[in-house]
Amino acid sequence: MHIAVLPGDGIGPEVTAQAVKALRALAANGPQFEFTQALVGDAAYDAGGDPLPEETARLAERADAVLFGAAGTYDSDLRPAEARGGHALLRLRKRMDLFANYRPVFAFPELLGASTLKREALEGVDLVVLRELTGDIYFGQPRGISVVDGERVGINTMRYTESEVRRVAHAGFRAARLRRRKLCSVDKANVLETSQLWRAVVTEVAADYPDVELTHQYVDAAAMLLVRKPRDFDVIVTGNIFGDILSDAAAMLTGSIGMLPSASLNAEGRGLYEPVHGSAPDIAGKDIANPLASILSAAMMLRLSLGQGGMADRMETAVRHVLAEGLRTADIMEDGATLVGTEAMGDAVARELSRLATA
Ligand SMILES: NC(=O)c1ccc[n+]([C@@H]2O[C@H](COP(=O)([O-])OP(=O)(O)OC[C@H]3O[C@@H](n4cnc5c(N)ncnc54)[C@H](O)[C@@H]3O)[C@@H](O)[C@H]2O)c1
Ligand SMILES: CC(C)[C@H](C(=O)O)[C@@H](O)C(=O)O
Ligand SMILES: [Mg+2]
Repeated sequence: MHIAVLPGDGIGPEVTAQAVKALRALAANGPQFEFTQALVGDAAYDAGGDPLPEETARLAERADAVLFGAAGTYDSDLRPAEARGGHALLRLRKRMDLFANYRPVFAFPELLGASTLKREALEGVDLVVLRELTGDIYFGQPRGISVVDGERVGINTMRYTESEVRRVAHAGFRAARLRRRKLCSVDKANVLETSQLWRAVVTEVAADYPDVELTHQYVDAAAMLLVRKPRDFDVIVTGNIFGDILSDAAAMLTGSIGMLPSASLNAEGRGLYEPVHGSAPDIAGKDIANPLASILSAAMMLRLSLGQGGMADRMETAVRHVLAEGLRTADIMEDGATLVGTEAMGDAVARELSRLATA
């Protein structure tokens, strides 16, 4: 099984190395993985002037799955999109047509005390944000910064086609069928035409899934409800920009953005797996980043792209055992726990995987 490893920038290489370590620990007792690493993001831009070199894109397309770290560091200047690290990720998603981005939000019982929210509200939280990933204001034309009437104007275009909405709606209903059969579609149909179309198409698709309960929420209310009654959600299907924002907010139900994995799939089931967080330049190079989002993304990769559900289960069990032992990176630290760094957390998961294999 050939895995393309694109560590990228900031903490990307630090956390990805721990996921690769965990995969290697698993492979000691099972099928072998072949890893090929390539540059992406600012690292690639600095090396060769393109944040997504053709060689990297081809490797990603050829591999059985892609393990991605993070791309981009603080983009505070007005560099054009083509020169921005984060844009490499958008190009890769578009090129591979990775339209369905699953972001599971699972509150590990071991971590309920690490959240800033009340334990009672979080117990049993288990939802998925399904974010459409190749349309919306991220890709709509026209876009750019130009001078109009003597002042600069920034323009982006929110755009969705019926077929784009339809395919992600089907993915949402199918995901709900495998879970608690509840789908909440999130839009801003009181204001936006893209959302009016979104709501109409999702409602049409619902006719094929009479066994799934469909509800609709406006995105502002959904943000509030995610914090107030997170247990009410099962699968949330939403557009690219709303999903980006809601999933970072939902991350805090788990204790930290450092806990949230993701899978981005195309119609053929090919996938890119990455933590939801970014390159975190503020903590890069300090061995303090939480690698569990990356490790849990590798578990999703095993299950969804590599046909290794058993290995995925073991990886997730190893994470739970390590948390139950009381090991914590700084972002999920709580009283009485043992503070460990990025490397040590990765070592602990790998050690636990070796133990589970021989138990
Ligand atoms: N998928 C990606 O490649 C991706 C995702 C998000 C942001 N980015 C890029 O990353 C850069 C930084 O963005 P940002 O600061 O808004 O978001 P970020 O997710 O990188 O960081 C936000 C905050 O969360 C913390 N954090 C993030 N991951 C963590 C982890 N694993 N462990 C502990 N703490 C963690 C950071 O220290 C920071 O305080 C930007 O260039 C952005 O475009 C890339
Ligand atoms: C880096 C950025 C382009 C990206 C996005 O907005 O999609 C990130 O925030 C994410 O959530 O994957
Ligand atoms: Mg984001």
